[in-house]
Amino acid sequence: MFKGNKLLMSFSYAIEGMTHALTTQRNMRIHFVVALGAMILSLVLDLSKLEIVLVFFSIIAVVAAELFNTAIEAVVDLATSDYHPLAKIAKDVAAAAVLLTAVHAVIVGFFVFFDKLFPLKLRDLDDTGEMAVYVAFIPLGMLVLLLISWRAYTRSKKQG
Ligand SMILES: Nc1ncnc2c1ncn2[C@@H]1O[C@H](COP(=O)(O)OP(=O)(O)OP(=O)(O)O)[C@@H](O)[C@H]1O
Repeated sequence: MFKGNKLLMSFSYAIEGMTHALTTQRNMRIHFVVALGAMILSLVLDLSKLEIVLVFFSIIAVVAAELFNTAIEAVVDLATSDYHPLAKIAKDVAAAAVLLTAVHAVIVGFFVFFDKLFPLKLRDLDDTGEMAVYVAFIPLGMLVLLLISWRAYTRSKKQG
């Protein structure tokens, strides 16, 4: 197989994994909704370059931790359907990692958004200066979330 094809395939498997997690994990759906909200706020509020990076990094950390959690749950369920103390440890530790990233995201959200909301400091979207390039990443991020959500939605419809 061509190297390019292989790369494309691994990319498609990764999207498949993300779709699976979104279809089966309620928490992942909550993360996506919160992430979309945070991106909308990042677009309309007057965030700096560093603040946008912090918000995106927090979103990615939570989603990545939830993906690892889903993978660990699948491996544990594959290994045993019986109660096992090690299975409990594996699942509980993975859940703790997600919780930690979510707490981190809440702290970042508070530090970044609070003083832009009270008092309200809106972004000047007509500003075509240096910030425009960085702000363009926000709708791109929203588009990615929406595309994966649409894929998960059509997948779950198909499965009934
Ligand atoms: N095979 C098992 N042996 C021992 N404890 C388990 C086992 N499977 C699950 N548990 C316990 O039950 C909890 C919930 O497990 P479950 O597989 O339902 O995951 P979950 O956290 O509810 O994830 P989700 O609802 O996102 O699939 C685990 O955190 C763990 O404490």
